[in-house]
Amino acid sequence: MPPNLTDAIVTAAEMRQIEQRLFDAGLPVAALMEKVAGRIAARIQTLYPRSRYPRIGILIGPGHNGGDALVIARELHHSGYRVALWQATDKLKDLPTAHLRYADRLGIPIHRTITPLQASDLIVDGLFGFGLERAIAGNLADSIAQINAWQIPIASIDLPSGIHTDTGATMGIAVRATHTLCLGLWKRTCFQDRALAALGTTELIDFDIPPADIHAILGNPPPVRILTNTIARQHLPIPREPTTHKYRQGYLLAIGGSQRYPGSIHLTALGARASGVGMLAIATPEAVVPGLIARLPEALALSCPPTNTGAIAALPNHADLTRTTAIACGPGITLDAGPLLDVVLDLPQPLVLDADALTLLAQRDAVATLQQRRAPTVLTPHAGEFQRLFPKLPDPNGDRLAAVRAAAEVSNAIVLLKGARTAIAHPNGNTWVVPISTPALARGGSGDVLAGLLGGLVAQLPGSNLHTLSATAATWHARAGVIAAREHTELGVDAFTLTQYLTRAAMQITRDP
Ligand SMILES: NC(=O)C1=CN([C@@H]2O[C@H](COP(=O)(O)OP(=O)(O)OC[C@H]3O[C@@H](n4cnc5c(N)ncnc54)[C@H](O)[C@@H]3O)[C@@H](O)[C@H]2O)[C@@H](O)CC1
Ligand SMILES: [K+]
Repeated sequence: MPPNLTDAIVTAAEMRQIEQRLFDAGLPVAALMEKVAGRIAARIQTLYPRSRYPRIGILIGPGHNGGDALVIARELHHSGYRVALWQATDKLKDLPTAHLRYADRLGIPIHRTITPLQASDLIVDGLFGFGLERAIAGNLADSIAQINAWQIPIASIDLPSGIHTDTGATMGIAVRATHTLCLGLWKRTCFQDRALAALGTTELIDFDIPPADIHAILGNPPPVRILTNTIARQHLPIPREPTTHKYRQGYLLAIGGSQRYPGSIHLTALGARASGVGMLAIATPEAVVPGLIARLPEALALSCPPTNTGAIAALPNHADLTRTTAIACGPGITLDAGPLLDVVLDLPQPLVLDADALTLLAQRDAVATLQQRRAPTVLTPHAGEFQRLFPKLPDPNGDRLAAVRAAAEVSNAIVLLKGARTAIAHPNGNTWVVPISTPALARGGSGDVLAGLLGGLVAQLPGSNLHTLSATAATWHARAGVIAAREHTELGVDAFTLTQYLTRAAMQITRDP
């Protein structure tokens, strides 16, 4: 499949429509099931070789997820695995009914209680796929609880049974998979934070959907997509023009810090430094300047008059911002910097707002304020900041993709909702999802680094697609976290350490497929 289609993320309804086009065009449903399940069976044999996983327990649901499972059961049986089935319900659709009859004929044991499957080396979960339509209850729910308690590896077909295909919600109870083999196109749930624990490792099993059918339903390019390395690479400001000079490589003004939080702006500045930005000016209270310059001798300090609490009272009178190509504002400014935010919102440059700037923005009518801005704005909230900014929108801890898209739409800003799967929405609905992260980044200061990195990137490429640049910065930051965690464990990635891995992460983005 062309790369931009393995990046597409679909809802259950979209997947149904895409598949319906294939059936309408003449592909028999049974043929597709055979093909898809054959690919899953092959993958299971690679992931779980018979020598180490001789006994496979397979959970059979009433629909085509169960049908897939039965084809897999047959193929694994023929390959020499010892297969046992649990038929979860009486009423099966036609295809699974036929496959079940044939499994019986082959002598594959079909159980109506779950207990015999406890003697399995692997469970294959074919209870429900994208057809789950209500909460799982009763005996079925009890059985899933039991299976989850067994501590046997579980491979889920399409998605873990019990997880909502779009929102990531647990519908009563859900199978806790070790490995999810998502079929055809990525389902939204694979990028919803609340589903991650149930999904385990995720992997896409391609089944050759013609691109035209995907485009017909999703449009081209699809509106919700994974940000891949290939796209990120195109949005790094390298290679540079051989004859460039510092003012052609962007001029970032980073505004942050206070007497109470002097360190945050250091981290933002180090993030900006790693972006390669040509010129970096830092506006911070005068008391913070000496320490900052000791760490970043290349930075231009705009020493700001302080409020009586040590926050930035105003930008210095002499500050000449005409060469500035982007602004990042927020880390450590405290809630005493309200008047500063008013000034910043009026500036004509692209603006990244983070941390306290977001909380300050939430204290006024955030949506109305953002809509008045003439230059583009990127907001980088975590879930708490998001809720403060957009109290009337969907919960950012729930269906995050819906929440972030709604926020971008109402505010006319690019909204980057941080999380295990950071999502970045454009007001037009287009949304990037960053498919990687590490819990190592759940740590004070790592957001300050992102604000600087993103600001520095935007400053260098002011004419380029701000939405994709924002997602590129988020990917870059996440990759640095992943590399750092590999070397220092998840405990060793303090925000300063993180900044020391940004350059390696950039190298990885330029090099990896
Ligand atoms: N559409 C297709 O032709 C293809 C689908 N495939 C598989 O088919 C799956 C979708 O198949 P289906 O649409 O049959 O849906 P499912 O297999 O997800 O299950 C739907 C069935 O479950 C019942 N059900 C829903 N919620 C329930 C609940 N809470 N408790 C008890 N029963 C409940 C429904 O009444 C229906 O009978 C995909 O996830 C994938 O695994 C693949 O074979 C590829 C081709
Ligand atoms: K499943």
